[in-house]
Amino acid sequence: MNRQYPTSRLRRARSANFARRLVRETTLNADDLILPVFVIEGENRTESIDSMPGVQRMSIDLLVNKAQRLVELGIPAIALFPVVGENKKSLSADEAYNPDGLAQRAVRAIKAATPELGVITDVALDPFTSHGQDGLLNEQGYVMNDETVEVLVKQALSHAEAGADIVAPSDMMDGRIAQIRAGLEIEGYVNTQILAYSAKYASAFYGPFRDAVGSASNLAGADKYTYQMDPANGDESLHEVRLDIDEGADYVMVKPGMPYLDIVRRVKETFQMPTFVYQVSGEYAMLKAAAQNGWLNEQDSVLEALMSIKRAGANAILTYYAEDVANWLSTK
Ligand SMILES: NCc1[nH]cc(CCC(=O)O)c1CC(=O)O
Ligand SMILES: [Mg+2]
Repeated sequence: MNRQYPTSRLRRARSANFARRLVRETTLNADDLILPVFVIEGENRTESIDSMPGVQRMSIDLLVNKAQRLVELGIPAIALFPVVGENKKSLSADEAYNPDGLAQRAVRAIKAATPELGVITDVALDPFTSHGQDGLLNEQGYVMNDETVEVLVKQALSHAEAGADIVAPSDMMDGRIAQIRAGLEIEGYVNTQILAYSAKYASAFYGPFRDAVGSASNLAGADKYTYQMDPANGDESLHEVRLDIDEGADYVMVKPGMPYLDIVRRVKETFQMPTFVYQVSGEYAMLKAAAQNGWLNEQDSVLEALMSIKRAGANAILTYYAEDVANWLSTK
């Protein structure tokens, strides 16, 4: 027998916990996490979401308490998604830029109570349109680009005025980053950051989110294929990201997460930009359902999924598991 067989033993570095820790290439910690939250009107109110067990819509006062806990856990930022009643929805989505709207009030309350927590707002019209699309429709039912962008700019400015640290356009209209950036500069919000949902795919994994914000019933089976990306496309994501960087985005995003890790890797390698990834509602629902059935170990599989997103190139991850993960990591 050849005494040098095998030439290399990669198992040596796996043979003890200390060695595994020394060679570990990727780490996950609370600094990587952003918690998306659903906000509702009222006081001391929560509502559960059938397709997202463990996630609750909550009123602003409860959200402020939650923000305090996130700061204690070391989570850097929160992403707000307002859920308003049908009476606030219209064809023109005017409620989107109401200076005293739900999102704007939530931003003010959180920044007043926990100024150190980064607040990210969603810039898109779907919570406020009666049809659930992210933009304004023409007579043929097509989402109009430039008319929508005008409203998005007003919405983003109302968020900045309320004190949002980061505005995050999730609408996929063309040219909106440039217009929002110009609006912010003109109004003097030179340090308001833009997180561009640059490569946002027309994904079936957004289903539970649409239940959470109530846009599923308004959409009534309609799709978003004329503005969100075709899941079949990869090169196109680089084109989308390049435009958003050129237009003034501070951070770019790939969404969803786990089915799109090839895109995350390509975007990171091509642009070396801060790249955020959204582990979306459907990814949460899959993991949660399997865990609730006893089919997956929840903590291990969630940590593995998030670690994989980071390994692919993510700098930060929006995840409904953020608070759980920070708790798990702090007791590990
Ligand atoms: N502007 C809409 C928006 N913003 C975030 C999500 C999905 C997030 C998730 O599934 O967790 C969606 C859904 C959609 O495009 O229909
Ligand atoms: Mg684009």
